[in-house]
Amino acid sequence: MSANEALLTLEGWYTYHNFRTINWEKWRAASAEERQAALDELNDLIRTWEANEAENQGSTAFYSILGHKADLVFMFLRPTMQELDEIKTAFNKTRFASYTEAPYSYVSVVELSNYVHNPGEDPKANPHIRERLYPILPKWEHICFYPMNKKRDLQDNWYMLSMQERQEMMRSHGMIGRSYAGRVKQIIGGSIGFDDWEWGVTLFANDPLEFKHIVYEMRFDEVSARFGEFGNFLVGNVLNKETLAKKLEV
Ligand code: VOV
Repeated sequence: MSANEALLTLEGWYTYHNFRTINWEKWRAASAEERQAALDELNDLIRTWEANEAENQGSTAFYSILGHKADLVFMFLRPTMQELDEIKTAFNKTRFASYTEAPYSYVSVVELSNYVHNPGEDPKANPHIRERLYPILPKWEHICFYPMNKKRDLQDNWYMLSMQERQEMMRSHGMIGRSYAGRVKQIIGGSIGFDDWEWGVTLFANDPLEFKHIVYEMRFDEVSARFGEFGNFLVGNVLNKETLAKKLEV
């Protein structure tokens, strides 16, 4: 092992995953007019998110979450933390928010770890890199989110490895990832200093089995097998204004 060399990271848009559970008892008890007013207000907010995305000033997607951990996730990418804070506050002020609880959230910034950069090139001038730092969320059928760390045990401490060792492992990771091109889209949010884990991993796929396959395959790869530590996994199905309204019918 050699002295550690901190890696140059590239950062793009800030990221906020707002997970919500719906208080169905309260929602059902509300009058039809109140529910409609709550939905209209939520749709107004969704239209502002759509306008933001159309102007390429950020991106938003929302999904219905399976299991008991949440019912919905609203995922936002924005240029600044101020905008994420405004979005959070605007959402919390809506009538709809008062029928929900927030069991979980995650804050990070889209990150490229630049293990595979071209020396001499300004990475932010490269359109392929810009596309990955400022991505438009694909709205594929399914989302999978989980936070993760790289281990810091005495025997297996990622941060004590040499740059070359880390580079080799990340190359192998990237090769596996690339074999899922067009089937899995990943957004890696760096969250050191922002949230409780080091990264938030968001995956999109049209077939949910792709999540099971890629995560399983990566478990055999050294960087995940030796160093990966994982938090809760959340999985969901895409929503739009119409399917969200349908989900909220009582
Ligand atoms: C479509 C799948 C896919 C692809 C193509 C892909 C490629 C790449 C490349 C080329 C690179 C390195 C350079 C960069 O671009 O940052 C990374 C980086 C990273 N990845 Fe990845 N990854 C994928 C997918 C993918 C998955 C499924 C996971 C979760 C791991 C698992 O076991 O569950 C993951 C994690 C990460 C992380 C935490 C980092 C940052 C590590 C660090 O130490 O800095 N990733 N990843």
